[in-house]
Amino acid sequence: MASNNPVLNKIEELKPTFIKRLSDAIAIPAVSGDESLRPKVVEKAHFLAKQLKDLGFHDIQLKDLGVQPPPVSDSNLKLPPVILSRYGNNDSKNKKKTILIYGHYDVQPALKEDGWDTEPFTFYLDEEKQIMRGRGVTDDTGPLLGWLNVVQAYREAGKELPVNLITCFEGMEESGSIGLDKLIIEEADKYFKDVDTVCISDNYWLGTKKPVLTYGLRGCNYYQITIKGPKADLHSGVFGGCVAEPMIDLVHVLQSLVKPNGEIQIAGIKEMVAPVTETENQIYEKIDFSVEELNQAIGSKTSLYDNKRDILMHRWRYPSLSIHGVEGAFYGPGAKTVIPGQVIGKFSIRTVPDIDSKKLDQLVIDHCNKVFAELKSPNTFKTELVHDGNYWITDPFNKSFTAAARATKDIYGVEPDLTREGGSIPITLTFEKALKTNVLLLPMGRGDDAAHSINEKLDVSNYINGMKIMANYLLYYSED
Ligand SMILES: C[C@H](N)C(=O)N[C@@H](Cc1c[nH]cn1)C(=O)O
Ligand SMILES: [Zn+2]
Ligand SMILES: [Zn+2]
Repeated sequence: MASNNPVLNKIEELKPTFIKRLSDAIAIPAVSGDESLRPKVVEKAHFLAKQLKDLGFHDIQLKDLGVQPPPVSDSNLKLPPVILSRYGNNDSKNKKKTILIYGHYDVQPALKEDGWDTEPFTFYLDEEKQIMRGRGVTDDTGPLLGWLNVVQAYREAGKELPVNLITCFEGMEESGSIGLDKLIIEEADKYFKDVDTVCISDNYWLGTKKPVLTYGLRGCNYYQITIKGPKADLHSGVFGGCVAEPMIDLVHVLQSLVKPNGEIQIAGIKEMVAPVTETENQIYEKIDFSVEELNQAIGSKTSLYDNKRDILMHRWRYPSLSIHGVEGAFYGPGAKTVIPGQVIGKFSIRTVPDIDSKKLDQLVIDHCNKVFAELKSPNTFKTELVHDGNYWITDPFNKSFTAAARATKDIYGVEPDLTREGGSIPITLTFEKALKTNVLLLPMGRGDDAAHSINEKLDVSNYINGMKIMANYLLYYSED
């Protein structure tokens, strides 16, 4: 009886050890998008490999993915390794199912001056509120370590793990999972040959109270526009008015992409979006979510929609275009009178069924070239794809989802909502296709965890209960 699973008590007992493990991992600033921090990403891979070894995982391999392809400043920059390892083995007497656990150990950039209350790479535990803070606690270091902790709990409870595990932990997810597709395809009939299913814990509940299981993701195509003019930044008093300013060109192109109401202005994208079906129309009402919960999570009342249905549809099943930032532009405090000589504007499009990724790239590049040509600017202009990752959608009633729903009900006492996710995990579809299996998304954190934002957090209760769900999920999946 899994609700009496002694491993659950062991998880409670080992809470201080599990919090310490997370604290140690958070201290390594493994920011994949910052080339200067690449050694730290590699350091975190070694940290995890050691933890895996100490916990009895074997056949641990740090897979080299070679050099990072352009656009990149350092053309010799090596990609961080993918960590493959096994727990348990299939011999003739021991025919257990095998679950591949995917997670990522890299994190988004974070600086204290972005507005964090504490140093982002110094783990902070709010003892009173029982909330842990630090870059990566919820995305995705906490959930990734959850699996290691569960193995430790099984071992220390004297219980055999009911399944075999294979880990695939990458260090480039926040930068488009570059290089991982190829590795998965290569290893499909080798390291991954016995995999029965894939489980990913790398997204969040929709709100703050109700657990969810996730059966869909949006994709993400990330672009950059580079505009070059003067060979260095200039004094705007001396040169303003007589030079073509890259930043002015960029603002024109960026504003042409999307309206303030979120409507994408690039011709041809809307037409690729799958129409809403009657079955789909009915799912939104049943989901436990409110406009107030959205406002709470964003910390303001600036939602574009005032009802649950529209919010969910625009988060899950419609594309969105976000403008992320401008490299080379002045952004510090004060009033610097400068004309930036070169600027790089960054934006991405979250993709949904049935957007064709390659067709989208062409539409984006054609649109940007056309708008820039209309400016008749003497500056140089280039739009390029930085990375892409496909959307994904699956059947939420297969064996893996059923096992996870049972495990969730054991711990939280309610059936989880079945949700889609507005974010992206680029590798999900590759696992499904290359390993010819299904993928379950089993989120640990809450919708207000502030992943990618300041003061990223994970409630201690979500960390602990998330591991209890994992522990029972392994058991239920093994029984089926
Ligand atoms: C949902 C997941 N935890 C996540 O944050 N994914 C990132 C992946 C990504 C895609 N391009 C860059 N990063 C996301 O959705 O932004
Ligand atoms: Zn992320
Ligand atoms: Zn993530």
